[in-house]
Amino acid sequence: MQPEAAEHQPQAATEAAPLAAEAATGQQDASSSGPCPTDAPPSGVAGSEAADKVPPPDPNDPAVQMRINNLSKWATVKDVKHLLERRLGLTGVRKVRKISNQDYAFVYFQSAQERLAADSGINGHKWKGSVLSTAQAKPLDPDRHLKREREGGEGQGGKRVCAQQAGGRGRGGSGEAGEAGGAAAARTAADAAAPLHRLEYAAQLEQKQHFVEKALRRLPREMQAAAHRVAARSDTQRERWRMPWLSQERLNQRHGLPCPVAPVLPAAATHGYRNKCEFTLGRDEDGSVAVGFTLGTVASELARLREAFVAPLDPPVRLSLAVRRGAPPGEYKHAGEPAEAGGLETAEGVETVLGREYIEETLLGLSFRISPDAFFQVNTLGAESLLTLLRAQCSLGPDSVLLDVCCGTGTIGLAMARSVKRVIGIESNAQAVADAAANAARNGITNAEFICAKAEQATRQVLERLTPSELDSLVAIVDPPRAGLHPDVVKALRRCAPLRRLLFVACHAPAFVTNAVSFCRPTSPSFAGVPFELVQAWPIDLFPHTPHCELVTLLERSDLVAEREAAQEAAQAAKQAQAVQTQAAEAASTPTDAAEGGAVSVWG
Ligand SMILES: C[S@@+](CC[C@H](N)C(=O)[O-])C[C@H]1O[C@@H](n2cnc3c(N)ncnc32)[C@H](O)[C@@H]1O
Repeated sequence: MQPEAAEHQPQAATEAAPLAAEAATGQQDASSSGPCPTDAPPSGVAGSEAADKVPPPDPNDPAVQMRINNLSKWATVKDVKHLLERRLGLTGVRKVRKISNQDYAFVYFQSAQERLAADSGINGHKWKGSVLSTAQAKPLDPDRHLKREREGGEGQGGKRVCAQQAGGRGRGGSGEAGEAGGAAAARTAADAAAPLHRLEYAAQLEQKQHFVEKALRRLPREMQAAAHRVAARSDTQRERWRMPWLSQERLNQRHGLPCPVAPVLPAAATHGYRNKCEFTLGRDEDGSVAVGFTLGTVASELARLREAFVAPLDPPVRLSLAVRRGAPPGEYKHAGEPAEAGGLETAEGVETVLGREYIEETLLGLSFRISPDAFFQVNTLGAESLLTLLRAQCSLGPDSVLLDVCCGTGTIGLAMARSVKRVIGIESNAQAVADAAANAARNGITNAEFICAKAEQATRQVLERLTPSELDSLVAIVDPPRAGLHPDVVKALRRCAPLRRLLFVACHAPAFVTNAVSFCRPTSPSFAGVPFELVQAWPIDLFPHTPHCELVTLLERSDLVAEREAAQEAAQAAKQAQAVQTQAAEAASTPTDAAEGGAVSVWG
């Protein structure tokens, strides 16, 4: 709800998604699908600056078009393409149309699905100092567009249309166009909040695997590009960038991937998994106060929310309301379960308007309190899978010191606290830090401390204060927001020589790759310390029906990997030598046919 909190989760699709089951049944507000057409894409698309070889998409088909707002006026088509494909990892970008000196661009996608998936990646992303937003590009021929809607009705099959144009937001719409518009808008809202909901779950997982692997394949390429930039300097530099783990031979063996990637871990629950929803409040076309997500069949709980405290309010234009529910994992029944707490974000901050000031969740037997503004994984069962994986891969022992960077309410550190000597969490959100301390206390954990500070300011100092023996048993887990780690955090962790293993939890694989390049590039004055290598990656699906996928990776110092590989090779060689010796010994002790008195040859 605060700008910072907004960064933490995949936005638009997930934050707007009302417990995926609702999304799939269309119980959502057209407002969540983004603003209505404001501009038509310039005509003559085929001759645009970024023309490529594929035939241009039909400029009248709004399902594949998007307008991106708040771009830098000076950004070029190439810049925008780079942003979409490289930084945001979007697929299916067919064409970008950007007129210089304007702060918007039109993008054409290969398919409606890729266009819908792009919404969540772009909305809220900060680029060159501005927060980007998307809008539906207005079709070139509105009459024709409306006619198609009227004629199409349900048969439009997922094509994205603007509800307002089609006769209201599905509530007040009248006449033929209004009814068709209502159905279309409900479809549109579901598609916007959970763009993959039309796909079988297995196909969703396949898509996520592909997305993660595509992002990871960028790592060797980016390393190569960086190597080229420095290679010009000297032979020594070139030599330093020759990294065995990224050799062509190894990459070929792994189909271009920098490390083994496990199959995406499926979600334990694919419907009704969200524990938090945010709604936009405002006025509808009649001037009445309206809460989002009321389009289509109104969930009774949400209708009550509106009656109880939204209607008496006088929202200026947009307010945001978040409702959260805590539920014991495994006991999610259906998407309409009552919310436990609701917070309304106003100019003065978050005001509790429903239930308690915080909700409670249980993770792996530990109880957590979560304040309205604190981050918590929206999928509680998924969070348990994530913690289980981290626990298994951390190699912690009773002497370990665990550094939990971007710790939120302390979930990761506290889940490991009983297996280690000490947990230190760093988190910038004061409410989350207060929750983390309270969570330690409510679970009787006394070896965890939480520091309220920006990680880029605190990490180095925290590391410098550790004793040599603490440093020797240090393990770090970083779980930054969508944009990734601040470069100063990467540098501080790299510089800390005793830190040899690091687990990285990323909710946006492309941002992780940018950080990984900084962890893995050769030592230099700016990037001190032995480089890390990527050892293994585990994608986890925490957000069914959306294109988002959590990614956990293990990074280890290259000398540690080399030591392990040398040890493995030595063990292998010893095993082979042993096998040869055993064979020789067996051969020596086996009596020959002659010695046995001669065997009868079957050949006579
Ligand atoms: C993806 S969440 C992870 C939270 C926690 N590890 C969990 O699993 O619940 C990222 C967290 O980073 C925090 N954060 C964002 N920017 C930060 C910064 N510069 N320094 C420290 N923490 C930050 C956010 O407030 C948020 O709690």
